Parts: sequence; structure tokens; C-alpha cells
Amino acid sequence: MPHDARAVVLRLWKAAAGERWRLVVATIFAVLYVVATLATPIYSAYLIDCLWALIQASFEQGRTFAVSWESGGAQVLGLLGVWTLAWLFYSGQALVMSGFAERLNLNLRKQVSRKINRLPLAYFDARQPGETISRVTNDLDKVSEVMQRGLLQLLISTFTLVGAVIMMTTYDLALTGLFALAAALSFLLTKVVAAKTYGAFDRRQAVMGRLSGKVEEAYTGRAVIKAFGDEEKSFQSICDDAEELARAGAFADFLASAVAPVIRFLMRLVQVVIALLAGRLLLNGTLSVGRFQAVFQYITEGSEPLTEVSGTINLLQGALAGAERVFSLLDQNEVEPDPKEPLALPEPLRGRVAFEHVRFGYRPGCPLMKDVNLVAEPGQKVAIVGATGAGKTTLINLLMRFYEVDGGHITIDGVDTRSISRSELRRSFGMVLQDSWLFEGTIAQNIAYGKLDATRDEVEAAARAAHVDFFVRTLPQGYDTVLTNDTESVSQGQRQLLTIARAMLADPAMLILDEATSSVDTRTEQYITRAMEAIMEDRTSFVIAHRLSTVVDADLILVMDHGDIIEQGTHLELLAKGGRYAELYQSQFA
Ligand SMILES: Nc1ncnc2c1ncn2[C@@H]1O[C@H](COP(=O)(O)OP(=O)(O)OP(=O)(O)O)[C@@H](O)[C@H]1O
Repeated sequence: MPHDARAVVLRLWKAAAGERWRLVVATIFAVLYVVATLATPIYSAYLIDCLWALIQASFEQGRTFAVSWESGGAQVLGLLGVWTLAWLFYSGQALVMSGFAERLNLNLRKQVSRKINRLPLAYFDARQPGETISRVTNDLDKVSEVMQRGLLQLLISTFTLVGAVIMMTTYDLALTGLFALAAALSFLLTKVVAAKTYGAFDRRQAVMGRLSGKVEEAYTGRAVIKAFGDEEKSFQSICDDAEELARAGAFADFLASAVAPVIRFLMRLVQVVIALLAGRLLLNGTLSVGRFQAVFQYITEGSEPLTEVSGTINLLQGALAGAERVFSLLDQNEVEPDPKEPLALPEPLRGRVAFEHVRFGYRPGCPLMKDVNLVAEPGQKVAIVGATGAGKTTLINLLMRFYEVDGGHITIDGVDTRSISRSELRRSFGMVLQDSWLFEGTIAQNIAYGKLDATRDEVEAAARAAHVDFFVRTLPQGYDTVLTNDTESVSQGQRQLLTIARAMLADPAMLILDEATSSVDTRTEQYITRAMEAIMEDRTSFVIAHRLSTVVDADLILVMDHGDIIEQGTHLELLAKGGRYAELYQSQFA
């Protein structure tokens, strides 16, 4: 069973708020269906006894046996009517129940989607993307699929079993007792198997999550995998997980389906014993033919749910395992909420950025930045330099509040960035990163992403300023060319120019730029340099710098090492100091 099955069921109930009426309606239909199904044996018992009396009378009086409308025809039609009603109730219930399961799934899916936007980046750092995606897809699908079929079966099976036992007591108590004993035995067996199946289902869902993660990684990282000739290793690793999934899945399914035949066998044995006992009662005249067959129909009606219930409970385990994994995602700590009454940044924004005694570590207990202090005056160009892993990106991550500082303050024009909303903070920055983020849409839409109401003229003006207009016009569809996420027709350099155009159009007060390290052709590089210089004009800009010209021209150079700023000043100041910058300059740039 889940670690706390009752808690999972309670949370599912909560998640079904607003949809519970469907469950009530489905239950009413289920009860009506069971009543109609259980009514047929009584009705047929009466019918058979009537017909039996007729047969005997005809036999004694030497008449030919015939059934008229009055002597049985009407009852036969009535029986057909009850069957039709049962079918109608069953279909109605299935319809309402599928609506319930899908709505419940929709509610959960919305909660999960909202949650994903509120999770801190640290959550995603610690997990493979596919694992989280699997919770939104596979696990949720399992919940709705099984809820739909499983809950329906469970309702009908339980009502049918209880109803059949009650009806049997009206015919013969001893036979009912025997049947109840067999039912209790099969429940016990189900319980034992159910404990095992939960573990198997839980493992299957977990392996499925891991496998989705690897497939996703292999797909998005296919270029790197090919470049390192790692295809075989990547394939093997996916195969290993796929095989584990097959084993876990086969074991879970085997356990779930193996119990039903055992219970069916047990119930058949009981039926034989009851048949022998009931036969004796029939012969000594205690039971009529009609009542004998009614008892038998109730045994059959009551035995089938027992096999169903055991299978269904096993199926529901799968849903509970999926639901538990979804709830564990929903229970993750969220990012610190924005202040209830956020302050606003001054208008117009001057763009003075200050870090005051900032402390930060990605993992608790592992400090990276111990005491970072800096002031970027309005309009200054700040170059951040340092070896790989020195903390350049981390500085930007904190500035944009992708991660929260552990101590100290970051202020913009004197306002603490934690006292304004994240969206206002991020709106005040433009970002041009190395792996430029373009989405599936036209080039015009991609450029206008920072200013959704921009006119086509504004889009084209931004593209011209970013030196990308000429390239766009060489494409057959121009600004209406649709970019796919993986588009091959746009080079790395052109992608960067497009994101510069996007930033130009948004016209933010401050900028964050990550200079490209990947090789682009000289001509494109010239365009990029010119576009970057143009966009940095009169804006406070933070540049993760790789080019000598950017660093030398900067108003402030921050030299980072092991997370902290170890030197800061202008090019000449730092050279004169003869410290790490001078060393770096000699080795890298000179
Ligand atoms: N999401 C993360 N979770 C845990 N540690 C991280 C994370 N991102 C970076 N780090 C670690 O923090 C340190 C600083 O990384 P950061 O990315 O800021 O360096 P960088 O100077 O930008 O490097 P590069 O020039 O290679 O991009 C490194 O030791 C890195 O391993």
C-alpha cells in the first residue's frame, strides 16, 4: 500500500472538489444497476415456478403445454424490461464516471502545471527533466485511467456482492454462510497480494520516470552524444532502464492478474459444494426449482465481483502509486512568494545596481559566494571575467532572482530586489544569452516577445539596429518565417542577433549579455559586436566578457574566483595592481 493510503485517497477526494456530484450520480446509477441485476433472479425464480406449475398441470391433465400472454408471456417481457433498465443504468454510470475521472485528472494537471512555475530552480537542478515530465504525463494518466475503470468496478462489485449475500439469506442461511466464508477467504488473499503489487507498481512508475528522463536527454543532447561517439553507451543505458521497466511492469501486471484466476477457482469449488447441498434441499422439497436456480444465480453474481474486486484493488494500487508521486511533487517547497504589497521601481529607472555583502550557495552548507560587494552606476558597462566555474553566471542568477541570496542585499536604484515582484524585476532587464532562446513561431513573433504590442515597423527597426534585417530578408518568408525549436536554417550567430533585436525592441533600462564563445564567422561576429555596442549604449550592462575589446572598454571589471569578486576596477587600475587580472590578461588576452 502507499505509505499512507488513506492520506492519498483523502487528497484525491479534495482534488475532486466541484466534481463530487458526478461521483454521487454515478453511485446512484451503480446502485440502480445492481438492484436491477439482482432483481432478475427473484423475477426469474417466480417465472420458472409459474412455468413449472404449468408444465406439471399440462402433464397431469394430458394437455399440450402452451404459454399465453396471461400465463407467462407478460412476465417474460417484464424480464426483458428489467435487463434493458440494467443496461441503461450501467451505461449512464460509465458516462458520468469517465467525466469524473477526466475532470479529476484535469484539476490535478492544472495544480501540477501551476506548481511547476512556482518551484525553485534548485528543484530542477537536482532532477532529470524527464522525471518531472513523467509525473505530469504517465503518473496522471494512470490516475485517470484506473480511476475511470477501477472505481466503477469497485462500486459495482461491492454493491453486487453485498446485495447478493443479502438476497441469498432470504433463501437459505446455511448456504449463505458457506458463501460468505469463501468470500472472506478470497478477500484475505487479495489483501496479501495487494501489499505486494503496490511496491511493484511504485517501482514501475519510478523506472518509467527515469527512462523518460534518459530518452529526453538523449534527444536534446544528440549532437553532443554523437560528437563524443557515445551513441552505444547512451543506447545501452536506455536499454537497461527499458529492460528494468519491462521486468517491473511484467511483475506488476502478473501480480495484478494472477490473483483473479485463483479466486475464480476457489469460488468454483464453493459452487460445487453448494450445488450438492442445494440439490439435497431440492430433492427433499425444501427448495423449489425456481428458488434453487435463484440461489445459484446469486452465487454466480456474487462470485464474479469477488474476482473483480481483487483485480480492481490491484488496479487501484497503480492509481494510488501514481497519485502519490504526483502529490509528492505538489508538496515540494515553492520559491519564496513575492511580497504581498510589492514596492515599485522608480520611474524612470536610472539603473544603479548594488550588491551588498551578498552570500549564496547552491546547496545548504556549501557556500559559494561569501561576501560580494559591487556598485554599477547608471549607464556603466560592467565586465565580469573569471575562469570557468568562477561564479559569473551565479552573479547573474542572483541579480535576476533565479536563486535567492542567503544573506546581504541586491538593490536597484536603492530598492531591494526582494521587495519588488519578480516579474517587475525581470522586466527591467534585457537578456542576451549564449544559447539564445527562440521559440516555435515566426521571426517577427520571436523579436516581439519582449514587447507583445509592437508594430511590424518597430520589429523591423529593431532588426535593422541589430544588423539582422538583411539576413531575415534573404529568407523566402522573411519576417513570417516560422522557426522551429531546432531550426537548422538559422545559425548560432544569427540566433544571437535575433535575441539582440528582441532586447532592443523591449528597450529595458538594464542589460545582461553573455558574449558568444562559440565560433561564428568573422562577418557575423562583427555584426554581433556592433549590435552589442549599440544596445549597451546608455544602459547599465553586465557582460560575461570573452572579448578583449569589451573588457578593456568596460567602466568596471569584476574578477571572479571561487564564487567571490577578488578584484574590481578599470582595466588600467587592475593592470597597475599587478594581481589576478593582470595575470589573466597576460595569459588570455595579450
Ligand atoms: N545549478 C547549480 N547547482 C549546483 N551548483 C552549481 C549550479 N550552477 C553552478 N554551480 C556551481 O557553482 C560554481 C559557479 O558556477 P557558475 O556557473 O556561476 O560559473 P561560471 O563562472 O559562469 O562558469 P562558466 O564560465 O563555465 O559558465 C561552479 O562550481 C558550479 O559547479
